[in-house]
Amino acid sequence: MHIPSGNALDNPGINTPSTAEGPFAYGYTPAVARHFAAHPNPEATGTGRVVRVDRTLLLVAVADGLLHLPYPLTGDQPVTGDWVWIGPNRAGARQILAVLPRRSELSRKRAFEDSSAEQVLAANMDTVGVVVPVDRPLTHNRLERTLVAVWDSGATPLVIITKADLAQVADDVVGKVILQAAGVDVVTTSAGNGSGIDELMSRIPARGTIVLLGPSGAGKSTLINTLVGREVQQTGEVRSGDFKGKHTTTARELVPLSNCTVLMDTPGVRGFGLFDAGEGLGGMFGDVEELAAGCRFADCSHGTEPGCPVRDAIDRGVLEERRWNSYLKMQRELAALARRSDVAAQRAYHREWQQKVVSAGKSQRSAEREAYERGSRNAGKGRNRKR
Ligand SMILES: Nc1nc2c(ncn2[C@@H]2O[C@H](COP(=O)(O)OP(=O)(O)OP(=O)(O)O)[C@@H](O)[C@H]2O)c(=O)[nH]1
Ligand SMILES: [Zn+2]
Repeated sequence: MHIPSGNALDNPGINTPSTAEGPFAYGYTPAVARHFAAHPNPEATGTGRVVRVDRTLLLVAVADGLLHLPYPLTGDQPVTGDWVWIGPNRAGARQILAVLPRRSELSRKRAFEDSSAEQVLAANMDTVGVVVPVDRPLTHNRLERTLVAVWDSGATPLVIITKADLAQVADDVVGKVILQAAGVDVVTTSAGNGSGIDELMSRIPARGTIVLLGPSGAGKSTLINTLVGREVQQTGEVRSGDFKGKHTTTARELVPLSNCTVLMDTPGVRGFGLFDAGEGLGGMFGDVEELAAGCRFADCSHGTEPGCPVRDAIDRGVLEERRWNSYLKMQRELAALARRSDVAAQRAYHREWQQKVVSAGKSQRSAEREAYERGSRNAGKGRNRKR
């Protein structure tokens, strides 16, 4: 696939050192090239990726290195991870002409403010590492909610357990996380003894971009330092200029790692809130939706209605009460968000909502089905009901 001629990347020379700092070090793939080709810009002379967002300037990786460029005067404002068309301004200096449509987007919708406007924090990440430390009790809803939001962002979640060297608690937490992650890959790591780091690297798709999310103290910075430190050790390379500050995480930025993946270091992303998780909700709770679809009454409250499959599953212990409650809670929050959004957003939301069963996570449903069948067998043996 070719990018339109006249672009700096027409003759990329992947193996030449001069492009090592260009987009190729920052996740440029044939798929990205196709994406550029699908959104041509007649004035463009090159392409780039936004590596860092400062207050007045953007740091952009272009074919011949890293450039500081001003924000575009019109159109979408770029965020870290954006792919952009570059072309000359009237004075002949390079400028950002356009931002490519994003394949994924990490955004914060401020649920408790009047506005339901989104603040986009980062774009075009492939994997979102949801960091769960073993050294504190699991807050169930947080993991589920975060996974829902990640699915909805367009990226693939990967649960990263940290501090696994704290052995006295690790096994317990790991088991619980795997259960709650419901089909999402889980990798167990320790920056302390280095275990799991290679496996983590291998879970990121080739030339993929990964970002880490997690509560304060979860071990994100330590993990990032391990990943980045390993890169520096392996290549023995000391970067200069714009990379001076890469260990002090003061700005969101992209850091190329040794295996051609890209780490999106986003210290600004802290309490990752709940976003428009319509589709994501289906992904995480498809089994619940499926059960509810079998209710005899369309407006079933899943309380005392006769033969309610949801209630039945809860009673059999097939559907955890806690999980059911977090599903209800999430539904309420989404409904509240949707009310605040404009009409177009509401329509989109309802469309997604209708599709949710279709898009539900299969592995989770089959696991649930298995448990359900087990439960049925056990119920036949006179197992006590909770309710
Ligand atoms: N035992 C052990 N401790 C760890 C490990 N990784 C991180 N820690 C410790 O956990 C604490 C928090 O780690 P950070 O990396 O600062 O956590 P963070 O997620 O970046 O925290 P914020 O910057 O507040 O968001 C530090 O005291 C680390 O030394 C690990 O693999 N094993
Ligand atoms: Zn019901």
